Amino acid sequence: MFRCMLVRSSSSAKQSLMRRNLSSGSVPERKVAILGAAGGIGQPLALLMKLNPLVSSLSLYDIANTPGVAADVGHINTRSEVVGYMGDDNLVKALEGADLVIIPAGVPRKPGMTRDDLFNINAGIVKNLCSAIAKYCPHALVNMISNPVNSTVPIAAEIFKKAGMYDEKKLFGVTTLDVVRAKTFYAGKANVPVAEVNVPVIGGHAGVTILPLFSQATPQANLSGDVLTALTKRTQDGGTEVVEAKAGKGSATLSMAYAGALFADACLKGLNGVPDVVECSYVQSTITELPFFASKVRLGKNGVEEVLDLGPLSDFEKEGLEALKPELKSSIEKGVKFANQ
Ligand SMILES: NC(=O)C1=CN([C@@H]2O[C@H](COP(=O)(O)OP(=O)(O)OC[C@H]3O[C@@H](n4cnc5c(N)ncnc54)[C@H](O)[C@@H]3O)[C@@H](O)[C@H]2O)C=CC1
Ligand SMILES: O=C([O-])CC(=O)C(=O)O
Repeated sequence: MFRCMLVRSSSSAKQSLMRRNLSSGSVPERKVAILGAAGGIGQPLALLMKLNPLVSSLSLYDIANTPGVAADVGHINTRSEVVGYMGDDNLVKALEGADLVIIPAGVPRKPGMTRDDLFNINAGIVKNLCSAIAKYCPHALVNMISNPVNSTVPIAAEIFKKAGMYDEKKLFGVTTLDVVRAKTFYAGKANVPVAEVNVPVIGGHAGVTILPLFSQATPQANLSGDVLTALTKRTQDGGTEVVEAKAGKGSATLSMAYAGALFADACLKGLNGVPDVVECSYVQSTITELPFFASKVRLGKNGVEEVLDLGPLSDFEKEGLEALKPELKSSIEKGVKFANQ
């Protein structure tokens, strides 16, 4: 049994309201909840969200160790009030009033495992957390990080449908790390400043289902077919590269926290009405025959405003697109089946 644990970074609600009003001007109040906040991703993600001026309330939930993380992050002199919650009984408080829920809860890979090998443990964790979201903050945007994303997003959708509150515009699989990697690897080969690089990544978030579209990369560089093939493979295997380098001590956490913070920031900007916020994400989609697919998405006040077309693909990318469909389809079906059994 977990004891109720709650750590507040301020002594009184009145003081914190005054501080927020003073520091934030007319920026809307936004509560962001991180579920799995004491983990390898959760902690640096909590730090990065504490640095985000769009956040007024940061709610950190985990089954263990959240009081320490909340006390630590809460001392940082930025806008948001930080509260740490631990244990099932406190999930309601962690979620109530949330505008955005980020989920990095669950086990990471070890060398030799695929993301799908995490399904047996993580599917149940995601199912329980999404049932709570359906009850306590049904209008929140949900950013799903827990793997296997190709299945956990369909699980979340099914749980939300059963609860009668599913809004496909509000559910996102976070694939930003694939984009971050594609940009980094491409900039290295194209010898262009990485800050100027853009590369869409489509499909899903596991192995060959990750398909970077280097033919649409900007700035364009005249890279050979062999180099593009190698860049594609490195992007697809980026997660495994980190898992192997960490040699049993987990998977990507720091780069994922960065990517998760970027995507959350884009979601908050969309909610706040900033125009033309476009990021790649794994969402409910009709742009292929698959019900969930990652592509460029325009974010708005209600979440997904528009799922953008794939645009022109090279022959190599067209082949990659066809090749990824069977695996992605079966991962989606596995998630749907699990949620409905
Ligand atoms: N979408 C993506 O691009 C990426 C996804 N991931 C995935 O993110 C997940 C988390 O990875 P790490 O942070 O490295 O793992 P971790 O093991 O360091 O942290 C996971 C945290 O989740 C917590 N947790 C477990 N059950 C929970 C529950 N029911 N409610 C709340 N919290 C719970 C644990 O106590 C732990 O603190 C993994 O599934 C991993 O595969 C990792 C990297 C990239
Ligand atoms: O590879 C893993 O298991 C974690 C992950 O999703 C990534 O780093 O892209």
